[in-house]
Amino acid sequence: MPSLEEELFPSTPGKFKDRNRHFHRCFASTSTMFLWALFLIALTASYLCFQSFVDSGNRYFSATWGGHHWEKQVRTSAQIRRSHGMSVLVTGAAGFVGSHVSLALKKRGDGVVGLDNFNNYYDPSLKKARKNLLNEQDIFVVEGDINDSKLLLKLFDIAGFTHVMHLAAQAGVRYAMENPNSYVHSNIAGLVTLLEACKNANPQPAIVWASSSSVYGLNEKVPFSESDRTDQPASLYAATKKAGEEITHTYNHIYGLSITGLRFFTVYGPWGRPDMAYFSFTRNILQGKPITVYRGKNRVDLARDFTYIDDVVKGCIGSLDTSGKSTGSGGKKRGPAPYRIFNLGNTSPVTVPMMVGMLEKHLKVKAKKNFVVMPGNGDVPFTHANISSARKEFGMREARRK
Ligand SMILES: O=C(O)[C@H]1O[C@H](OP(=O)(O)OP(=O)(O)OC[C@H]2O[C@@H](n3ccc(=O)[nH]c3=O)[C@H](O)[C@@H]2O)[C@H](O)[C@@H](O)[C@@H]1O
Repeated sequence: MPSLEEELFPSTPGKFKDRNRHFHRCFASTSTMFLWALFLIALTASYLCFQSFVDSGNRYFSATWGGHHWEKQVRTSAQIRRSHGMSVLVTGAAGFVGSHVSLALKKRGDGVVGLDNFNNYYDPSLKKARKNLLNEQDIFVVEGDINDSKLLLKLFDIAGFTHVMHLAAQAGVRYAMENPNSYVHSNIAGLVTLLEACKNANPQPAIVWASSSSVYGLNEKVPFSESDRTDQPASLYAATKKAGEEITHTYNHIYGLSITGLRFFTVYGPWGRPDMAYFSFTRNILQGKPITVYRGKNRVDLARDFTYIDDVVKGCIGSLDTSGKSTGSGGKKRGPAPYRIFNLGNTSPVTVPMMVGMLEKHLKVKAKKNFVVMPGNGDVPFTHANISSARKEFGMREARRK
């Protein structure tokens, strides 16, 4: 059998005619192959385009909402099942705090509809697992983004929420250096889109939302009180949360929306966020990998007012219960409405090495610690909450040691 080379480049002149025929056939099959290749490339390109559209859609706008069945699920989930109960839209419901608050509200008979974009800041399968927990308790979680104004309009139309517990946010202090725009997208643009929907709703809901202890930034006066200065943020994350406080104030002032901002202090507990230190340290310790422990200037240990999730849930629900009403409707203010800010902390800071010590004790494994000077990546040396306002307003408890 002649080789391909022989076929293409025949050694005897007598085969030239043949060669042309072969060449022709060969050209025909090459051009077919070329066309097939082009087709496949086009197919792959359109698949990739579609995938990236789906991905960005999943991240920002989900097209999966709408329809009769979907509306029925929203309506049923929003139904209040106790007297004087509330109907709450919980944004970030598949998140750490959001899932706990949703379950607590549902348990006491309030109507709850969740909203979450299931983005991939950390493993979305954890968010899906939290969503399944909520589904088991008949809480419907809408897959969508707070920047999707049409979706919000639809949700308010169907459910007429009395309250919004706004916990959807781009969290994490240090990640802001990697992906600054995600903070603007969720914590600023998303917040404004949500507030627009709330202000236009009739009746307007009362809003409780998650600010952060990070707004105290480089403040050195301890413990941190709500009246302390918050104009020296140390990270873009903190700056977007501080911006959120100013933005919500504007909506309260112009449109009569009842607003409560909660400054959470490093919340921990079951179903927590894998990006947080207690979680990633645990994983590394169990896998025998080293952990990096930051230190301040002069080898001073960093400290956080770590706050247990149940206390934060109580603070969220206490805030919803005492929020007072928004006074406006359909975008018009009818009178002044409450504007409040509370610290939700433990009032008992723990140093990071102490936290590591507790993990070692409970895991019964010694951590491989690398101490490094705190990089200038948005961290602050310590946090310490004064929660007397929250205690007075809704009985927030102090110094819970776990
Ligand atoms: O209270 C808050 O406002 C913030 O609390 C946490 O932020 P952070 O306190 O930085 O929590 P972690 O990331 O869990 O860090 C806890 C401590 O461990 C330290 N750390 C973190 C990571 C690491 O590799 N090594 C290390 O020593 C940090 O410097 C910090 O002192 C949350 O991640 C923020 O979303 C939240 O808003």
